[in-house]
Amino acid sequence: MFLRKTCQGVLQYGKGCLKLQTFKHSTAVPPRVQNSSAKRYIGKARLSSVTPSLSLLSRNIVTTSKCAQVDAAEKRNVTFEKITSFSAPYSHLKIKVAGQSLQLYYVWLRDHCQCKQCIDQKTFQKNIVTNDIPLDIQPKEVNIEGDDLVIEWPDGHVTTYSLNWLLENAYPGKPDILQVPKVLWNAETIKSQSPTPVPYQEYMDTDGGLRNMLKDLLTYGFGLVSEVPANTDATEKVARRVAFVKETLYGGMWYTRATGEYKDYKDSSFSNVGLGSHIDTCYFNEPSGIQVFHCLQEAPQGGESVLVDGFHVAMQVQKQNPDAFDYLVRTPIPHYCLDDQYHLRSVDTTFRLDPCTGDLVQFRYNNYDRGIINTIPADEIPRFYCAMKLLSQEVMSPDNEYWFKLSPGTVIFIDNWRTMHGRAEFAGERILCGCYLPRDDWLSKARYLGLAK
Ligand SMILES: C[N+](C)(C)CCCC[C@H](N)C(=O)O
Ligand SMILES: O=C(O)CCC(=O)C(=O)O
Repeated sequence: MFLRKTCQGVLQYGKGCLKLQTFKHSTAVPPRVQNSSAKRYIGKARLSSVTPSLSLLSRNIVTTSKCAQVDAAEKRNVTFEKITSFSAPYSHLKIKVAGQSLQLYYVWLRDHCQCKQCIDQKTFQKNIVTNDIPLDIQPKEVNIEGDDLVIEWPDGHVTTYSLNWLLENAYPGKPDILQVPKVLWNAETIKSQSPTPVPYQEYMDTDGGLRNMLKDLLTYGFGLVSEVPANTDATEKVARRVAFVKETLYGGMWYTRATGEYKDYKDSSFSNVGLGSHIDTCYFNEPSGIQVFHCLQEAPQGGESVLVDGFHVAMQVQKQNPDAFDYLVRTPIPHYCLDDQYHLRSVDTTFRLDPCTGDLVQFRYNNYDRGIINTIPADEIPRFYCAMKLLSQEVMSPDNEYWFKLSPGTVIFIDNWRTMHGRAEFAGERILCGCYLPRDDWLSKARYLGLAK
């Protein structure tokens, strides 16, 4: 049971407006005693004795004389409420800023002091040892000063939190915030709204150019750079502008072609057959973040490329059959790759959701590289094939396929956690060069350029 509202005051949010002083525990309940009794009562419905808590009900609210001087323009209502819980050794205060209620636990507040002692100013790493903070830590004093919440801790350490910082950080469910909303697409919509190729020089020489390409990548799941010299070096430079090249069994920079030394990889991509839409490297525990392609030499016949928005497909599946979608969110599927001296394997779900927000963050689909379905109970087999059929129908539907021809000069970046790619069969020589980029690093670049937080 929580004994709440030990004190409550309504503050006008303005400079030095109102000062709330925390109550010092009465002699009846020293904090340690309170802590240990709290521990004893965890799991019980209520406290056996309310006597100690009654003495804690008396709190002082100290208003400063500046309260009357609140500038009308600065007025934002801040409701301030201090709560002490006796059923667990955690206490918190409640604050209402700009219409939003924040429940701020003291242990969290102490742990999140951003001052230059608590956060190393060179490395931005935490200096504070969280384990040193008593779970029942209580501030000596709490004030709202202008746009800041100022807390003095028992050891004299003072923390100043800006209310904006608290608004941004002190509530749960914050995902990796993309400043750029995703636009999901199908064959029809991608024609009217699609990435704008960024010219090579602008892309190489300006942050704005790089930013525009990354913005398209975040929005549509692919981005383009045009006017790139049709060679591997220029392609690598273009790729490295985003992130370092990920070395895999295929090397760093690679070629996809049906002839020559490269055909030795034991994979259908190193041939001239058509390839249905798929996500690459599903057999890695962390599939490659981006696939970069630059067609250095077009096939005399065929070899067109296709893209399918995996997130759009996911939404279609969810709309048609929410159970099938949920099943694919929680059903582990193996993928593998066998090559000379290689046996790669990973088991993971088709759709992966953000653990905070439940938003879709990753799609895996590669029927070529799928392993033996021995990861689910026998009686789920019909369900699995049913869900897979629904999904595959969407993946293969012409309504979702965006066909185009890659030609020398245009580099395409494909978000391999979202967008599937494939190609038509071709005849004659065709040379595709490219590489993989790691997801952490391309998202890091996007954050650095202000596209995500
Ligand atoms: C791109 N590159 C030609 C180097 C490799 C292609 C790998 C193809 C494989 N089946 C997969 O989907 O992962
Ligand atoms: O050749 C192409 O256009 C695509 C090849 C492919 O799908 C791959 O390398 O994964």
